[in-house]
Amino acid sequence: MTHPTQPVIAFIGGGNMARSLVGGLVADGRPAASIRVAEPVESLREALSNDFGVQTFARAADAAAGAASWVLAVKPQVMRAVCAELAVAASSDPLVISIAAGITSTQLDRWLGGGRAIVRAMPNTPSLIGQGVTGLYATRAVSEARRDETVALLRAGGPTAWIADESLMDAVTAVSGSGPAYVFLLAEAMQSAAERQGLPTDTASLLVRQTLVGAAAMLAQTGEPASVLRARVTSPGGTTQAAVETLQAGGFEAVVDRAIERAAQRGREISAAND
Ligand SMILES: NC(=O)C1=CN([C@@H]2O[C@H](COP(=O)(O)OP(=O)(O)OC[C@H]3O[C@@H](n4cnc5c(N)ncnc54)[C@H](O)[C@@H]3O)[C@@H](O)[C@H]2O)C=CC1
Ligand SMILES: O=C(O)[C@@H]1CCC=N1
Repeated sequence: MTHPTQPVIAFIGGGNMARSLVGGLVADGRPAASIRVAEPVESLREALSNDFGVQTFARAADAAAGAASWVLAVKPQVMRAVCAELAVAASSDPLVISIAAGITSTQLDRWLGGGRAIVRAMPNTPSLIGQGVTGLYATRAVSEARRDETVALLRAGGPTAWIADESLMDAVTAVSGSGPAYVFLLAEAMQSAAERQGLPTDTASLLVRQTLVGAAAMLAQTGEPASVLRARVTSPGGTTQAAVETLQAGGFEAVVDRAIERAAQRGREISAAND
C-alpha cells in the first residue's frame, strides 16, 4: 500500500478524455501513485498503467473508495448506472467532477444520493498536449478550496474558465468541447481542395497543417481580433476576398451558427434522454 503525498484522485472511465487528463496530471508532476483509474476494458487499463504508472481497477467502486476527488469520465449514456454503483461510496463526500456532455449537476447529485459537491467540467482533446481549454461549473455545495482543487486538477490541460450559469455548459460544450472537430473538418476540406487543385498529397498536408497552426498561433499570441487578422490577409480585389466572399455566399457564418446551436441542443437532449 502506497502513501501518496497528494490526496488520491479516482478517474471513473479510462477512455480518450481520461487518458488526456491523466497524462496532463502526470506531466504536471502529480505522483502517479495518487491517481487511480477505473476502466472495464483490460487493454486500456494496461496501457494506462504502462504509460503513466497509475493504479488501475476494473470496477468503479474499487477505484473510488477513499479517494478525495472523483473524475467521472464515462459516456453520458452510462453515467446513471455508474453513479448508482458509486452512491454508497459517495457518502464520504468526495469532490465529484463530471466531464460528461449534457448530464446536469442536479441529475448527478440525485443519482449519487443527494447533498454532494459537484463540478461539471468540459475539457477538449487538445488537453492532451497542454493546449486545451476547460469550462467549469460548480454547485453551491462546492467550497472555495474545492474550486481551487478542481482548477489544479485540470490546469495541466490548458486554461480554465468558471461559468456561473449551468445552462451555459451546453454552449461551452458546443463551442470548445466539440470545437476541435470543426477545425479538423476544415483541415479535411482544405486538404481535398488542395489536392483537387493538383498539389501532391504531402505538400498539401504541410500547407494545410502549418496554415492552421500559424493562424491559431497568431490568434493566441497577438491578442488581436480575428477580424483584424483576417483583414490583413485580405487585399482588396485579391484572392482572399474572392474566397471569403464565396464562403459567405455559401452561408458560412450561418451554418457555423446553426452547427453550434444544434450541438448545444444535443446536450439538452442527452440530459433528457438519460434522466
Ligand atoms: N472526447 C472528447 O473530445 C470529449 C469528451 N467529453 C466527455 O467525456 C466523456 C468520455 O468521453 P471519451 O473519453 O471520449 O469516451 P470513451 O468511450 O473513450 O471513454 C469512456 C470509457 O468509460 C469506460 N466505462 C464504461 N463503463 C464504465 C464503468 N462502469 N466504470 C468505469 N468505466 C467505464 C469505457 O470502457 C470507456 O473506455 C463523455 O461523457 C464525453 O461527453 C468531454 C469533453 C471532450
Ligand atoms: O461529442 C461529444 O459528445 C463529446 C463532448 C464534447 C466532445 N465530445
